[in-house]
Amino acid sequence: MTSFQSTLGEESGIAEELAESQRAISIAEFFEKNKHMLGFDSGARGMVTAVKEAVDNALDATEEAGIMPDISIEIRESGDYYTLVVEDNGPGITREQIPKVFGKLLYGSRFHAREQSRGQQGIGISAAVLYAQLTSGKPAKITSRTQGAETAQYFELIIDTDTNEPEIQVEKELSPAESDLSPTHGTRIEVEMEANMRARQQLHNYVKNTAVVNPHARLVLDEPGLDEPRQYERVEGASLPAETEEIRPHPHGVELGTLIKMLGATESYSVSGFLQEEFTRVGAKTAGKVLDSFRDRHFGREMAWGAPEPGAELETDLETAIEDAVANKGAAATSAFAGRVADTLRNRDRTAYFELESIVSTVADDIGEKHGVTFGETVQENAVDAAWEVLTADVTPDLYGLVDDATSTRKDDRTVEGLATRLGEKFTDGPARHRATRTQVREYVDRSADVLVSANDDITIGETARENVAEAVWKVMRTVPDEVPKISEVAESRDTASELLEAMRETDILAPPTNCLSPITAELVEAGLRKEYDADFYAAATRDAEVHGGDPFIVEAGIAYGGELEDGGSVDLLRFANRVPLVYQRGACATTDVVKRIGWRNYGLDQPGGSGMPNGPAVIMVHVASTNVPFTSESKDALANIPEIEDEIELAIREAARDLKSYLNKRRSMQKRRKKQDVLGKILPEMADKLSEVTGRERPNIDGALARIMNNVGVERVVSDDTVTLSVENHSDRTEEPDITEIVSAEPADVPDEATVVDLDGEWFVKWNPSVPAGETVELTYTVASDASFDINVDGVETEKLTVNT
Ligand SMILES: Nc1ncnc2c1ncn2[C@@H]1O[C@H](COP(=O)(O)OP(=O)(O)OP(=O)(O)O)[C@@H](O)[C@H]1O
Repeated sequence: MTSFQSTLGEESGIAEELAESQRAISIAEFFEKNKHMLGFDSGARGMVTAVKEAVDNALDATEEAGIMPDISIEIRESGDYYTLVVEDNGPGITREQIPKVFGKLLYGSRFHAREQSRGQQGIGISAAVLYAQLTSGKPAKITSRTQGAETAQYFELIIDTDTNEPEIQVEKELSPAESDLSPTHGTRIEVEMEANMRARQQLHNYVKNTAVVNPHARLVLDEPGLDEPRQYERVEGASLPAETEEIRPHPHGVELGTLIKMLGATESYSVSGFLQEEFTRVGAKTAGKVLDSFRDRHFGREMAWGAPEPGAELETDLETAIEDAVANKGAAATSAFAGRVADTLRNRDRTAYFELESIVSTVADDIGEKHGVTFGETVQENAVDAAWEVLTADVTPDLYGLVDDATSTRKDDRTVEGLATRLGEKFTDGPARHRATRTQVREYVDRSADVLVSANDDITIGETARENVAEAVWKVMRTVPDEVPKISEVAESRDTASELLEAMRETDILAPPTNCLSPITAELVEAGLRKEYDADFYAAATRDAEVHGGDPFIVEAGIAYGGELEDGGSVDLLRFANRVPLVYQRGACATTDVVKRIGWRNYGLDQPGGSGMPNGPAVIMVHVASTNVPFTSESKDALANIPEIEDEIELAIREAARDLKSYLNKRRSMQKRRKKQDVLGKILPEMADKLSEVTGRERPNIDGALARIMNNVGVERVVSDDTVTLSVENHSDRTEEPDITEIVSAEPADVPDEATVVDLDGEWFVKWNPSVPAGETVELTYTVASDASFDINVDGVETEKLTVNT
């Protein structure tokens, strides 16, 4: 490595020497050196990433074209290398696009689209091609046939890392018979790479979990060592995920650089038009609100003052001041004019300078017409100035009211008065028309307060009081009607663009539409878990859409518990982003952080130390769907720690966990009950025997005792000759409605109407669904041949709460 240290500082020209070795680096060159960033850190991982990139693309392409995906993944050993072939039945790729899609990094169709898709950056599959060529030296082989085309296009290509351009080695048009592509349309990619199958488990997890969240897809995986390919069948009746729509950016999401770029590129002439054209959720009304907020920032607001009441102690009253300012219009017209302006001002709560101008102009037209005179521009200006002088002659009482309301009751008169007086001076000594921005108002308050505090040892005015006063004053100030700058002016000034951006962010705007997203839905999350995990309990939750940085997102969570799930370690966490399973970097993922910080003991799961991954036979799944999933890196393995998204992940998990908690609570109480029943079942007969032995009396009948002690529902059958009596005793504290089915070997007779009888191949099913209030007994009586045999089935009451004596 060249060292410049010895000469640094001694000679000039180092920069020139350095310049000789400075040059642009192509993106392909960069990733050649930083393969790990794209998920190609090792042979084992490289294979999983390549499969993931190809399958994600195949799923995106088929779904976009409305085709039910049929995807095959084949991994073969080829000498020292492995060959990966992924084939889909998608729409295919045109001849012109194939070289760019596979032979150029950062080329794709989704980077600029605000729509949920698996692919985002336009880097995935070309990175796989790059990895393959770097490790095996072999080109990628691509065959693609578009829908309706007679022939398939075949390419062998590599990426020229100096230029990041495709280098085509073979290009052919193949007839269907010549091509390896099985479906009538779709894409087949074959790459040979240095790899190993150590990450087989991760590969299987990826394919299996892809099947969980894409029940509409059929996947086939063939790899060395398998007797036959693994099939992941499409779920019967599953349909394609709801079609998503591309949306424009949301005003809350853009950054300054992007806004300036958009301002430069827009065809709109006005800021209002620009907002409505380029952003989602902005109509004329919302644009108006943004513009007002922009005006407040760009021009400041004008302070509005209340008019003094007639009789107030003033040097000149309003009428006189206005009359004095008007010359040569005749006494009647002048007095009518001054009177109307003064009345109008007194009828208003407050008036700002621009409002006064407009009032004077309207009154001038009106009175002028009535009296046949013209109140010209100069007269109007003079009248405005005269009236303004009266309005602002003593602003202290006005501000006193505002300051008093905005500060706590503990502030004494002296403080309020002192602050109001000084604040008033800031306005009256400040810019004409009493214009100020929000920041300036706060400065006025601060300066006034500082002076007051430094002159009076006993006065303090804290941060909150200052902010409250500033806000109270700002609230009564008026947004000015000035024309906002044109687009070109905003685009040219970074400060003005920044004011517009702030206005956009501060205005309440409807959240972006969510038809650009396609959540899996709670129902399918649960169905997917049921399909792949044999558990006792399942729960799922889908949250409403939220927004982060202008991109809408939806979080879903699911939990499976018990059954065949492995116990004895921490729970399994399945992470998904836009329906893609995340395989690596679990520890660096926001979902993991959220799961770890939830107090799982509250939900019935064991959690050593009260934090960290919970233990137990459970699977927790989290799916984040967004138009822009914030990954920690280009390899798309882990979600970044974005507070808004973490909050939603937590809420979704907690929603599902609440169901788990009630399930586990119930299970625990049932277990306790069962234990108690087992003990009672054993000791009751023993006690009865002992009692009869000690007393010498007959053994007491303990048939209904267990049900009574346990507050159970007891079902008993008593047969006397040909009469059968089924009785249901309800010892619980609520009405029970058991479904009782008697299975009798002979035809029953005299069956009351409340029961039904079905004959099935010589067996009679007597069905009865009594409603038994708490503490009561209900009986069903029928007759049957005395040698008949019986069997009984009771549903609708948990086994632990049921005692059957038949
Ligand atoms: N099997 C396929 N069928 C049809 N089009 C495809 C297929 N594979 C890739 N493409 C097209 O090629 C583009 C580039 O794919 P690539 O994997 O490089 O990036 P991506 O999927 O857009 O984003 P990411 O880098 O996040 O994976 C895609 O955006 C898509 O338009």
